[in-house]
Amino acid sequence: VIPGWFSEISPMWPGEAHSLKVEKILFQGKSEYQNIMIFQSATYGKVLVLDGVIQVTERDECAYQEMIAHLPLCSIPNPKKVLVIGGGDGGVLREVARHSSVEQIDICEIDGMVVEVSKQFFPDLAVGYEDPRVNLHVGDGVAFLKAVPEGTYDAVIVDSSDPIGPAQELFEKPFFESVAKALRPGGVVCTQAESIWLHMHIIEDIVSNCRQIFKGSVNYAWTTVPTYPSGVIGFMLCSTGGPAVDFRNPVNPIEDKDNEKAPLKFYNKEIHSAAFCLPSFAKKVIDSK
Ligand SMILES: NCCCCCc1nc2ccccc2[nH]1
Repeated sequence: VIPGWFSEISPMWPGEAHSLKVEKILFQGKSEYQNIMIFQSATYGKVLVLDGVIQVTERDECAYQEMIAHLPLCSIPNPKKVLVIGGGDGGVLREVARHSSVEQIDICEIDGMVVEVSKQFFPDLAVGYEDPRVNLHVGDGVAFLKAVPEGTYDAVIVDSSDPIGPAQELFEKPFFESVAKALRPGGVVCTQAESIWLHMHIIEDIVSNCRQIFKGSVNYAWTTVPTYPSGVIGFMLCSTGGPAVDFRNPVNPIEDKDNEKAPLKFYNKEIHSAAFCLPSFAKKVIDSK
């Protein structure tokens, strides 16, 4: 361990560890579910760490939050009811709220302490909770979805941490089946889907499950997030049967009027389409499942 530096060491990415220079530790605690640490980094702003894994940094969160929210919501004509599973920091809510067609935003986050520390230390993310359309449920997303009436949502966003820890079940087949049931025909889901450099086997299993469960389209997209392992992270974009969804051609562009508050820093329609272009080693696996 180098004094003054945080290294993200994990069995999920053996033999490598991204490091950030630490200026000051701002919070350390243990919730019912995980260890929570927040530090002021020298060059990436404040950083949220759960069980030793970097979740959010102020400098690059825009890439992840904007992509996980706008890839699904810009792909369907008129999203009204949206469900976020995870996302306790509030950043995804801030992005979903840009869509004026949205009338209801439900969020189910398992760890109430994550919500509290985000409101205290990440006001620019937790601002998402201030939108009157937001309903916060603190609890297990698996149980929440089981209780949702069939066909309730236009979009579900699964903003989870990694499959080791509280989010493990959010990567398994039964959960994807419950998401499909909760979506209306032509509804869409977007999930955090790890790195093509590190987790091709996890991605292979997720794609295989999604192709069995979602009768519309199943696509993998990816983007650059410098502080996530390997510097990239991906998303599964799936649609249920019914009205076709072409994720590669956004039908519902973010309007400038939606950006009056704070302009988008990362997402645009070219980046949207480009996100679905994959290197051959990934394409071979994903297109063959
Ligand atoms: N190793 C990649 C981790 C990606 C983490 C994404 C993420 N980080 C979160 C923090 C709090 C709540 C939901 C979150 N979703």
